Amino acid sequence: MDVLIVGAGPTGLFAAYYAGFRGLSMALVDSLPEAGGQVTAMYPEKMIYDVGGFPAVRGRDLVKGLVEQAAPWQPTYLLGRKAEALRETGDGLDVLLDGGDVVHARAVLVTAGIGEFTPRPLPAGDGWLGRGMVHFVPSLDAHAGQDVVVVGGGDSAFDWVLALHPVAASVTLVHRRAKFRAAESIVREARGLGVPLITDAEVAELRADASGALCEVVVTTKDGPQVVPAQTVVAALGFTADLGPIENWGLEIDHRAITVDSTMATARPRVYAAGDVAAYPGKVKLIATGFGEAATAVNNIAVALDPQAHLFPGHSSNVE
Ligand SMILES: Cc1cc2nc3c(=O)[nH]c(=O)nc-3n(C[C@H](O)[C@H](O)[C@H](O)COP(=O)(O)OP(=O)(O)OC[C@H]3O[C@@H](n4cnc5c(N)ncnc54)[C@H](O)[C@@H]3O)c2cc1C
Repeated sequence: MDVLIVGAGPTGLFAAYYAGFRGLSMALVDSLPEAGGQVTAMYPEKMIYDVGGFPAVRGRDLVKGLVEQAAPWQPTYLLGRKAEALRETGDGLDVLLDGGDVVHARAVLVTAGIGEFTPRPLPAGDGWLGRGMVHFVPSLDAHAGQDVVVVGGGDSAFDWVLALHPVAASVTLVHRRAKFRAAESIVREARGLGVPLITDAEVAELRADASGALCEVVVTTKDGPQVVPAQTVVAALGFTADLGPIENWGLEIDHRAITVDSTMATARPRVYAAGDVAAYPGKVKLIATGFGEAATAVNNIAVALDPQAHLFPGHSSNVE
């Protein structure tokens, strides 16, 4: 394989398109089970207003478009896999994944954003992940007609509440404090829809029916325990992000980002970085910036792998 892209956020996804456009084979590895990086993890239902060509685009739709744009080049997705270590070989690099697999590539593009995301756990949900409890809602339709309990008080929790409200039979929000971190406007919108907001409360237990499927949630409140029907619990308690193993890859790290030059090259041969994880003077961490950096990185990788190749890719509008 020509390029291994570490991180399937917006930058990595666009880099996959660009690698294909340059005739390079590619794979993307991401520790999350879904592509889309911060957009998918933190704000899939929010509208984004500063991506060129889209006056307004929902986060989820932007990611869908990026996946579709890369699809003709048939990228290999290694989702739910973490890139642990990097070592040079005679003809490129080996990236070691958790679980022991090794991926060999002629070049590596690190698009790891603010690092690997780990959802903050819901203690009562221990053992329920994938059995009714989720951290993401990749398909709203999957919850049509269900009773859903969303746990959390931030923007993402309320985004899920508002997105699920039209499709679910019921949506209830449980938050352990009286005050919400979420923007006042979305809290007001949820109240306006009559969504029960149970505050000063904790999810104490998830309960299964006779078939073993999640059927209800026990919530402890100041007034005593309350049982809420639920076939799905969305644990939206936020994420921790950590550059983790990448900090030990022998790259130059500056404030939890990787120093690059104007070609997006790092301190190690054939290792490039782009997007939020790439650092240089004047850097602005935005999706639009990541797209431009992905194009710069991949075009420079194309030349690094084939010195006869042109740096300028030609115009995509000239390609059939
Ligand atoms: C609430 C919120 C709202 C935002 N709104 C906007 C906006 O309106 N406009 C805008 O331009 N930007 C916005 N941003 C910023 C924008 O989301 C980021 O700039 C963008 O996501 C960066 O993309 P990226 O692909 O570089 O990194 P990320 O989106 O962070 O993706 C990096 C991916 O790398 C993966 N990864 C990291 N380390 C490893 C590893 N070792 N192994 C495997 N996988 C790994 C992570 O799991 C992640 O999926 C917002 C951010 C937040 C949090």
